[in-house]
Amino acid sequence: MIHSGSRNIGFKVAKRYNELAVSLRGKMPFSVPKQWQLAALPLESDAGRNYMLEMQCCVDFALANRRLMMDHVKASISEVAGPVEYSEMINVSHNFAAMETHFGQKVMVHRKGATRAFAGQTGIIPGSQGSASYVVRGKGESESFMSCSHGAGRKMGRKEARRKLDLASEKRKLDKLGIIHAIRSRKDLDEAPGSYKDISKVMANQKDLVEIVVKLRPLAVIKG
Ligand SMILES: Nc1nc2c(ncn2[C@@H]2O[C@H](COP(=O)(O)O)[C@@H](O)[C@H]2O)c(=O)[nH]1
Ligand SMILES: [Mn+2]
Repeated sequence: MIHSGSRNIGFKVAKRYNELAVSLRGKMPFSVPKQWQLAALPLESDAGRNYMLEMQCCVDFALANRRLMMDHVKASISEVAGPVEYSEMINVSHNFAAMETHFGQKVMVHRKGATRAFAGQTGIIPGSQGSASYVVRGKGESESFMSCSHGAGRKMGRKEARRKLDLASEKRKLDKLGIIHAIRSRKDLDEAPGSYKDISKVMANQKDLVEIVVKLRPLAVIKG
């Protein structure tokens, strides 16, 4: 499983257009109460069109990176194990917006920390370095706009994790499970198992959204 996004450029694009939308509040053909924090741009404006194009570039860039990393991993596996046959790559993105039809209407769906779970769609829900990850099949639940969680989700922020988690016990947890891990110093604690929610509870809470196809157990983790 390879987990990598657009390496911050997607965030920068979203931030830039969100700031633009906030600055244009009140000058738009629609109004959203300020406290909802949902500034928007008309899709038929230059800014709206450019946002969608730039966001798609970031999504494509992230996928190209994952494909490249996957090719390197496959080449390394083949070097050791000889020829290996692989099934189709499962690609999952999150933090993106897309035009979709829900409840009979065309709407723009923004998935942040969430991903698509259309009926029959294969997806991946990662846990953490020390817990299971899941290959899933979407159930297309309309109430969730056909979405599921993108992962276990954070129990605490990165800085908080570096401050609060105990380095020795986080390492011990992984060592005990026999997982080759990537936690060396306090700065790595931001992605230690203790900073994420319990994936088994998260999966139990979204039984109506996805069905589990395969439960994956971590053996080794490499952090870039
Ligand atoms: N299997 C692993 N899952 C991981 C790891 N680090 C994080 N995660 C999970 O992914 C989601 C999303 O992460 P994000 O960085 O895109 O927000 C997160 O909620 C965790 O559940 C890992 O090393 N291995
Ligand atoms: Mn991610």
